[in-house]
Amino acid sequence: MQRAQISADRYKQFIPLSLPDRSWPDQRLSAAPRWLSTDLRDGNQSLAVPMDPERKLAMFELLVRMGYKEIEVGFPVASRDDHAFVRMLIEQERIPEDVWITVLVPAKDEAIRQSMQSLRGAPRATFHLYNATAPVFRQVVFKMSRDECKDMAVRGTHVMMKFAERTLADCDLRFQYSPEVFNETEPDFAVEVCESVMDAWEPGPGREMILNFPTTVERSQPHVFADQIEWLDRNLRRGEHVCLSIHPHNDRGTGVAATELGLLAGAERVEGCLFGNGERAGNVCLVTLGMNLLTAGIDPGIDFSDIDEVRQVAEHCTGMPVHARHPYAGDLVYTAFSGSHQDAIKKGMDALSREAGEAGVPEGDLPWRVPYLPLDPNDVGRSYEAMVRINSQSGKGGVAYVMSAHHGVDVPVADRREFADVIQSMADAEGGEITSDRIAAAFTSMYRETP
Ligand SMILES: CC(=O)SCCNC(=O)CCNC(=O)[C@H](O)C(C)(C)COP(=O)(O)OP(=O)(O)OC[C@H]1O[C@@H](n2cnc3c(N)ncnc32)[C@H](O)[C@@H]1OP(=O)(O)O
Ligand SMILES: CC(C)C(=O)C(=O)O
Repeated sequence: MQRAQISADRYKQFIPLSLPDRSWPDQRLSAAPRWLSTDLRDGNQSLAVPMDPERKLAMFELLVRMGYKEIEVGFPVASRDDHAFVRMLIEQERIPEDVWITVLVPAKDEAIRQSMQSLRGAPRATFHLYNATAPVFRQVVFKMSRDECKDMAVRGTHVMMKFAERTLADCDLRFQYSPEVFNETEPDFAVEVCESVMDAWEPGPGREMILNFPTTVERSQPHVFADQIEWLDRNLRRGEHVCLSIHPHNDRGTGVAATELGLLAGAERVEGCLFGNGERAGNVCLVTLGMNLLTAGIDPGIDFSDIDEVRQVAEHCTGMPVHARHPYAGDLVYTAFSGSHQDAIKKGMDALSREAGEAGVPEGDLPWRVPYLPLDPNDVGRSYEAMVRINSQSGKGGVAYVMSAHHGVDVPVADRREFADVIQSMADAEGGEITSDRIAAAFTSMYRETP
C-alpha cells in the first residue's frame, strides 16, 4: 500500500541562542566529571516491567562495585516498590559511606512530604526536586505564567526545607534542582528560576546544591546544547557550592556528543544510565562516556574491567539486550571479519608481542597501538580469541591469525595464500562463518600436520 510521505513542514528547526564568542571548542577535557547513575530512576521508569526489589538491589550493588558515588535510587512516590527500596537501603545499612543516594521528587507538597519520609534515617542523601519550565509545559501542561512556574519551584524548595528540618535533622542533605525541559526553556527564565531556588536554599559549606540541566527530549545538534551550557555558566550567579550538572537524553542519537561538548562548555557532573537505558531513545550512556575518557587517557574513576559482567547485570535488571554493536560492550565490537582489518590486527598484535619481548615487559604494560581496535579487549575482560572471525570477507592474514592464536600454529608464509583460498572456497560455498575448529581440520587434512 502506498503511504503519503511524511511532511517535514510539521516540524521546526530548533532556534539556537547566539553565542558567537563561544570558547568551548578550544577546551580540552583533562579529568572525569562527577557521575550520577539514574538507572534505578529514569532507567527504571521507562521499562515496561519496572525492576522489582531483587533486580533493583542487583543494579545498586553493581553500580557501587563499579565506583559510582551518586546513585538516583528511585522516585519514592511512584510506587510501593520504589518507596520500599529506599527504605530497605537505609534500614539494612546498604549504602557505603562514600555513596550518596538521590530521590527524585515533583514539586508538589504531598509528594515532597512522602519522599522526605522515605529518606528517614539516611546518613546522607540528595533531595532532587524538579518542575518543567519550558513554554509548552507552562502553557499546555500546567497552564501557568512564568511567575507561577517559578513560584512552584521556590515553594517546593521551601516545603522541602521545612520537612527536612523535621524529618532529616541528622542527615547530611544535599539539594538538587532540575528545570525539566531546560533545553527548550528561554535561557533567561531558566536562570531566573534557578537563582530564585538557590536563594531559597542558600548554598554554602555543608549545604551543597546541584543545578541539573536536562535535555529532557533532545531537540538540537550537540553544539547548540554546548552553547546553552556555556551561556549558563557565564550568566548564572553561582558560587563554589553549586555544581553545574547535565542530564542528556538521546532522542536524536547525539546524547554522547552533546554530553562531551557540554563538559567542554563547563558542566561538572553528568547524569545517565548504563548502556543508554532510559525514557524513549534513552538517557546518555554512562559506559560509552566513561570508556571514551579512558581511551583518551583520562581515568573515568569507574571500573569497566569486566564489561561483560556489567552487561549481564544490566540485561538481567532491565530485561533488554545490549546491542551487538554497542560501543565498548557489544558482542561484535572487538571482532573483525574483513580481511584487510584482520591483516592489520595480526600485524599490530605481532608487533606488540615483539616489542614486549624486546623490552622484557608484559604486553599489557605497553601503549596500545593495534590498528582497527580502539582499545585492548583484555582491558575490559575480553579475550583475544574473538578478535578475528572468518567468513567470506576474510583473507590470508585472518586465517593465519586464527591458526596462530587458537591453535599455536604459525602457518608458513609460503602456504598462506593456498590455505586461505581453501577456506575462502568453504566460506563462499556455505555463506556463513567458518569456525576455528573447522579451519584447523582443513589445515590438518591439507598439510597432514595436527595443530
Ligand atoms: C522527565 C522525567 O523523567 S520526570 C520524572 C517522571 N517520572 C514519573 O512520572 C514516574 C513516577 N510518576 C508517578 O508515579 C506518577 O506520575 C505520580 C505519582 C508522580 C503522579 O501521579 P498522578 O497524581 O496519578 O498524576 P499523573 O501521573 O497523571 O501526573 C500528572 C500530574 O502531575 C503534575 N506534574 C507533572 N510534573 C510535575 C512537577 N514537576 N511538579 C508538580 N506537578 C507536576 C501534572 O501537572 C499533573 O497534574 P494534574 O493532575 O493536576 O493535571
Ligand atoms: C527530572 C529530570 C532531571 C529528567 O529526568 C529529565 O528532564 O529528563
